[in-house]
Amino acid sequence: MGCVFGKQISSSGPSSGELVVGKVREKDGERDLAVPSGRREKVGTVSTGDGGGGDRESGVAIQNGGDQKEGQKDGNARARGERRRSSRPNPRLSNPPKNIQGEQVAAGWPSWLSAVAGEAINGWTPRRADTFEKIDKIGQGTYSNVYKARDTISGKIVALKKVRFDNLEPESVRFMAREILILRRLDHPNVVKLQGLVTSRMSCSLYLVFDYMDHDLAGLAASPVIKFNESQVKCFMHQLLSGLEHCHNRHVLHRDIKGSNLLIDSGGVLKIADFGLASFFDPNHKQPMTSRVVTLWYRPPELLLGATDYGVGVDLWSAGCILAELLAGKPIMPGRTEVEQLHKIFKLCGSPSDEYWKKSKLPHATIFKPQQSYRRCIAETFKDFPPSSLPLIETLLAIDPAERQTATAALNSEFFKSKPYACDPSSLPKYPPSKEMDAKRRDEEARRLRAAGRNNADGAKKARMRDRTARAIPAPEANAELQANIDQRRRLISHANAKSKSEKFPPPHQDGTLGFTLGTSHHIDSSYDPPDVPFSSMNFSYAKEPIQTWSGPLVEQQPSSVSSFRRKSKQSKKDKNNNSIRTKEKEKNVM
Ligand SMILES: Nc1ncnc2c1ncn2[C@@H]1O[C@H](COP(=O)(O)OP(=O)(O)OP(=O)(O)O)[C@@H](O)[C@H]1O
Repeated sequence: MGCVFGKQISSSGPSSGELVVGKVREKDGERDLAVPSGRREKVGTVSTGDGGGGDRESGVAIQNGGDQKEGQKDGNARARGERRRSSRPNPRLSNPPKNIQGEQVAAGWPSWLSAVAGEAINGWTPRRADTFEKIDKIGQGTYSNVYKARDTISGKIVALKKVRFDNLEPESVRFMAREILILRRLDHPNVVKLQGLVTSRMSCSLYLVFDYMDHDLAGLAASPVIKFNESQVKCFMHQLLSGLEHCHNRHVLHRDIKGSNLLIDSGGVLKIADFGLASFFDPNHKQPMTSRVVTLWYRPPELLLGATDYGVGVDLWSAGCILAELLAGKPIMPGRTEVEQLHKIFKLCGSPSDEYWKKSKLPHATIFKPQQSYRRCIAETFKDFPPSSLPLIETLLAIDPAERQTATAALNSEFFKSKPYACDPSSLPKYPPSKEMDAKRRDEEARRLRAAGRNNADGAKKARMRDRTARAIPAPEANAELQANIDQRRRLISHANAKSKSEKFPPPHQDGTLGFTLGTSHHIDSSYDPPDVPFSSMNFSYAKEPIQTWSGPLVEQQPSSVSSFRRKSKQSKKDKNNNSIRTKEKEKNVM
């Protein structure tokens, strides 16, 4: 995939205005011959294990400045970290001075990346794309395609998350920079580790290199043949909460905890992935953040009500939804719209007290405050759950975020101290590779077969009826079906367009062209039809439905009042047109 350079990269940062080479078309990942060989020689020679993303074996990430090394964390990097913490980091302000940019470009980084995301790549050298062999496309995200690939240097199987910046929009690059910065800050067995970055000086795309993970929790949970027992649920939850505890201790909010973002390797180790919506936060120095985060089914009430001042409670709410989901065998609050989501929350968790409404001063409180009040009924609804799980679910699904406590408190809860204990990850069954995408494929295939069956049956009948019905007026049933189809198509289109995120990146692309060895590439249909749950449905059979995706809806509707609220905000026109929830956060300092 080539790209055309020829525009000036505008940047609000100090190093804006750098001109890139005019009208050069180049294959993605093409080798950049201008990178000094001295830098290249460092490939694979520097040890890490440091949060800096280096990998001794694969040599994927190269420390040339060493600023992220464990031993130096108390030095420069820590100092930078402190600065970041004292005023929440803003990738816009993270550009290094011009001379550092020069060094970064000489080290092989494209100038558009260095200009906008200098801090994110600081101390690293890019890995060349032609040292990976693409094996298969394994995932498609909102703004990326993910490939299984072989590192031809180490022989390791890795996941390459390709982010494409079609117009090299600084805004998109900055958001990616934030994801990289956050990933570099984290270093925990239950958090996915950024092993390195692949790009070249002339490339307009970037690959993030991760260890390859066979499963995601959504895919496993949706498998018709897998049913988790209590100790397995504890095992997954313990790992999730441990990863979250680490993120929160490092002042990172994930803001999109859901099954498909919880990857599981062949040894049963769960890792929190996809930090595309994550943000640094400073509990002592609060700054407004966007409320347009977290996939709808896992979104806490305060965000639905427009909170911009929030904390770890948002991730804990999502974790509570996952816990109940694992025990129930299906998502517990599958809302289709924000209004419906909030209604489901109030029906299960009770509507907030008057005191809460007064205290919270949430922007959408007047719009969403229910006419009638609902009683909290978690214990009744989940009466078949293991008794020790209920207090934890009650805590995590507290309407008031302050009552959700912390990941550490959850890890110390009775749930993990009572028998049966969490099993060891290595003792989990060896599942066949399973991702949410596989569940979606199964779902699509089943739907296709059902449709084909219907068409065959209809075919003969239609032929007989053709003459007679040529002038017939459709029966009410036919009209209803037509309307249902139109609605269905609308939903599918919305799914394809809408994102479950509140920040915008370039759209996913069908990408069969890489600048390095190509393997098979599958077309992935990103459209997804959410389960059609009646508005009032809140009964749990706990019976696993054969086809169930667990990552929440990709469609979003706004109540008109909320839409107008958003119109007043400074979101980009493009996002509004897309009805994208992953909207750019253009409000200054609202990240
Ligand atoms: N390390 C990995 N190993 C295996 N598969 C992975 C890995 N990382 C991501 N994937 C797969 O690719 C999918 C998309 O990745 P990711 O969620 O990071 O991208 P995204 O563009 O942020 O997606 P989304 O819009 O869904 O948040 C994941 O759901 C997962 O199935």
